[in-house]
Amino acid sequence: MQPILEIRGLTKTYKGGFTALKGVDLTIRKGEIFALLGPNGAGKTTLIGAVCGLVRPSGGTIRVFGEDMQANWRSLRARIGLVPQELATDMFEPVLRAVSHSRGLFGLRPDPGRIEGILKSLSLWEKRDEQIRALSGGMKRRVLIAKAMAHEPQLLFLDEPTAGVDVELRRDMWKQIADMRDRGTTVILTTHYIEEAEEMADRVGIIRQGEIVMVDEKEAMMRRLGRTEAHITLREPLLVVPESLSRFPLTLGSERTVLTYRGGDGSGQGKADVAEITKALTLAGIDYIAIDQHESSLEDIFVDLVEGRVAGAGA
Ligand SMILES: Nc1ncnc2c1ncn2[C@@H]1O[C@H](COP(=O)(O)OP(=O)(O)OP(=O)(O)O)[C@@H](O)[C@H]1O
Repeated sequence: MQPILEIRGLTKTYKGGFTALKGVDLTIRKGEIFALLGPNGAGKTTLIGAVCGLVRPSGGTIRVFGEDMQANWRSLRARIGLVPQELATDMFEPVLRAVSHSRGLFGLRPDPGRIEGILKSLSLWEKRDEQIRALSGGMKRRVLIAKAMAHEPQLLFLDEPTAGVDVELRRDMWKQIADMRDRGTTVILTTHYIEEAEEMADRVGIIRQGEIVMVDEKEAMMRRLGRTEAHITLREPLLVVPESLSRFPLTLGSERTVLTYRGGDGSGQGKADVAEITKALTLAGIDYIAIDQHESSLEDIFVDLVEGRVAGAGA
């Protein structure tokens, strides 16, 4: 698929000498939802800021829509939307005026019909005459999304779009974002809610200490790095793991009544192994009373990657 954004060797060292980005390479495909995951301070906001012209890179290149960002900043920026983490201005403006104003900022003609559509889709139409400061936190975040949608961006950055938003509203916002993608907008979001990436993203990138440690299709990442963990509680303590089970990655707990399996990949091998193990236990006359089995989620994979428990792969 055609790239919409190509970042090569991007570095950023802040004035105090801290290097927040250490040579980031990243290609974003047209029409995808890309989730950038990383712990606090990993460099997500810096990366977004560099693409949106808010942070001056120390080195590297950024090409958006096939053009060099530094050379054509003004014209390219108008085609990029940004939903920042915090609402910085407009607190005293009524919702409708603030959102309409966003179009003007990017040199677009007023389009009241479009603004009405956006506000209705975000359940903000009833609040259109309220000052933004009078809205709840979740509504303020939706105003940020409405402002970014108002100038019809082809590439939209959402920096933690649903932080502090309740679960039900979060689901509504996911739907809005998916709708935008379906209408042709490419979406890059950062999030601390791994569930959000699991639910929405086509591809996931993991950033740690200013470096992209892995980029992959979400499904492929889960297949490749996913694992099965199963705890089998035995009726009687065992002295050792029986010989017939030695080919499986099993450990016996210190109280010797729980056999723990950790293995497989996201492709179902783990489940098959656990089935084999229970069969072998029965054959060996070893009774078990419970099996607690769990497939690793994107969250487990993320934690493993961030804590360096599994090796990453480049972008
Ligand atoms: N203006 C600045 N001056 C100096 N250092 C900065 C500046 N902005 C960010 N940093 C540092 O750069 C690093 C990356 O920050 P950044 O905000 O990009 O991280 P993040 O991944 O977005 O984190 P979070 O998830 O907490 O929002 C942090 O160590 C931060 O302290």
